[in-house]
Amino acid sequence: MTTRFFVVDDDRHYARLLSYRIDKAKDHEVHVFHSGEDALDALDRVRPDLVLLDIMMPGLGGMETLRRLQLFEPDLPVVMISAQGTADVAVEAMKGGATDYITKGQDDLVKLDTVVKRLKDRVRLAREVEQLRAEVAKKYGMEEIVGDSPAMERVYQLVQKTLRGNLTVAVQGESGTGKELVARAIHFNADPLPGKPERGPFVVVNSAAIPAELMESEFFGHEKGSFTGAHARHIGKFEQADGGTLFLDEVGELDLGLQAKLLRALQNREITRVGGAGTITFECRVISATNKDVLEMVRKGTFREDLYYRLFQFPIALPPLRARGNDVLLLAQGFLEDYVEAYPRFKGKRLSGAAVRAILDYGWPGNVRELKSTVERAVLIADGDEIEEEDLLINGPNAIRPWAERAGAAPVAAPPAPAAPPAVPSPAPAPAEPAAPPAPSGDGQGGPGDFPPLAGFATPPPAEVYGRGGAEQGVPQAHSSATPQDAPQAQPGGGVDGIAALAPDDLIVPLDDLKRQAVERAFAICEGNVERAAGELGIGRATLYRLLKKYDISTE
Ligand SMILES: Nc1ncnc2c1ncn2[C@@H]1O[C@H](COP(=O)(O)OP(=O)(O)OP(=O)(O)O)[C@@H](O)[C@H]1O
Repeated sequence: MTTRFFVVDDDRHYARLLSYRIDKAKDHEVHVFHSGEDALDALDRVRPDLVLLDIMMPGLGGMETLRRLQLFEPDLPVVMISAQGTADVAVEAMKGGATDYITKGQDDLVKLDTVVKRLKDRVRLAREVEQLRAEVAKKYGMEEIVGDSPAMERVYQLVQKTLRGNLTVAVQGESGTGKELVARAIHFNADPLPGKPERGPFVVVNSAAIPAELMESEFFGHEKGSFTGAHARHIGKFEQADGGTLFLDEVGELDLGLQAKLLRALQNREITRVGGAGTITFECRVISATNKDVLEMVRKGTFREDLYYRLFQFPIALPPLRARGNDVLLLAQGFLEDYVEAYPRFKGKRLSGAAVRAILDYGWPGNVRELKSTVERAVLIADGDEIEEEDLLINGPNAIRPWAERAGAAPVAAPPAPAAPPAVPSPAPAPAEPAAPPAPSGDGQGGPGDFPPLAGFATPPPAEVYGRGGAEQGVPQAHSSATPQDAPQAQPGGGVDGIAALAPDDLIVPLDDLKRQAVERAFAICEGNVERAAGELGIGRATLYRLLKKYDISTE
C-alpha cells in the first residue's frame, strides 16, 4: 500500500531534508511544495494520505492552508511543522484540527519517524473502512435487487424518485418480498443529507421484536436512572441514525401511545430521551415497512390517521413474487450461483428442466425468502449435478409447507375437489374468516395471506395464489395434488402436523391454538434460534417475534 505525502515548506532545504527521510521507505510517495497555494492547487491532481505543513510561510500561511485542507477532507492527517520558539502556535494549530506537530531541530527526524509510523496505521485503517463501506454499498445497492419484470421496474422507478428528496418512505409488501432490501437500497443510493459531510448509518428498529414497555427507550433513548434497570445512559435509534436512515420495520405493530410520540418526533425533528429534560434534534431519512393494511387499521382506530399520512408520504408497494413473472427464475438462478460461490464444493449444480417448471408453477407464499431457502436446501439435497423437482421439496408428499398449511389452516391445505378430501379433519375455512382472501398463509398476523391489495397490484384470483397452472384451469393448483397420503401424520410427541391430525373428526381446532402450538414447538425444536424457527415455519423473523409476543412465549 503506497502512502502519499505532501511536504509543504517554503524553506527548501528543510523540505528536502524531510522528503529524503520519508522517501527512504519503498512504499512512500512524496510531493514537495513550497507554498500553501501550490499544495492546495495540487489537490485536483493527487490526493495525499498525510500532509507535513510548515506553519510560518509567506502567502496563505500554514494555519489558513490547514483550514482549507480540512474543508477539502476533514479527516486528512496534517502534521504541523513549527520553528523553534513557535511551539505555542503549533499547539494552537492542533486545537484547530491538526493531528500532531514537529518542532524543527529538536530530534525532529526521530519524531517524524514515530509520527509517520503511527499515522500510516491510521491511514491504512481508514482505507480499509472506506473499502468495506464501498463493498457494503455495493451489496445493498440497486444491483442487489434481482428482477426485471414490469412490476419490479415500477418499483425501481419509484425508488429512484425517492432519492430526489427526503420524504418519509413506506414500503408495503408481503413477508419476504424484500422490503428491507429496498430500504437499504434507498439508503445506500441516497446522497448525504443536506449539511452532513457523509452518509450516516442504516439503523433498524423492529416494532414487533421489542416489548412495548421498552419501545420508547429504544426509539428515543433514556438517561441513567430514569427507570428501574436504566443503569446507564442509552442512545436511542433516532440519535443513532443521525445523518443516515432509520428503518422502522413492522410499523403496524406500534401501540397507540407510542404512535403519538413517534408522530411528534417526526413532525418536530426532535426527541427527548426518557427521563431527560432537554430536546435533541436529529436529521435522518425515515423509511417504514409493513405487511399490514395500515389504512384498514386507521379505519378501525388502531393506527393514528395523522401518523399514517406522515409515514406514507411516499408509499412503495412491493409485488408478491407470484406477480413477478419470470423474475422467479432469475432469482432462483442467482441464489444458486451465490450459494455455489460461497460453497465451491457444489460447483456444477444446476436446475433440471422439471425443477425450472416447478419453480415457475409454484405460488411462493413465503415469497423471495422462501425461494432462497428452497434453492439452497435443494443444492444440499440433490445427489447429482442436476437439481430435480423432488429436491425442491415444494410439491408432493415431502413438501415443506408453511406450518399453517401443514396444519390444515384454511384455505391453504384444503384441496377443493371432494375426491381429494382435506389433508386434515378441519372441514372448512374457519367461519370467522369466510371472506378471507385466498392467500397462502392467512394467519391474521400480517403474514402473506393477510396482505391487502396494494395499489397497482391486483389481488390475484384464488387459483393464482397457489399456482399459475391452476389459474389457467380455474382451480387451486400447486397443493391440490395433495392426496390422502399427503395428509400430515400424527407424530408421537404431537407436532405441528400432529396437532391437527390428532383432533377428532368433528372437533374444529381454533386456529389460534394451532398457531400457538406450532410456534412453541418450532421455537423449542430450533432451540430458540429465531432465524431457523421462522424459516421452518415459513414466516418472517419479525412475524415470529410478533407471535412470540402475542402468545407470551418466553424467549429465555
Ligand atoms: N428482489 C430481490 N432480489 C434478491 N434478493 C431478494 C429480493 N427480494 C428479497 N430478497 C432476499 O429475500 C430475503 C428476504 O428479504 P427481506 O428481509 O428484505 O424481506 P422483507 O419483506 O423485509 O421480509 P419481512 O416482512 O419478513 O421482514 C433476503 O434474504 C433478501 O436478500
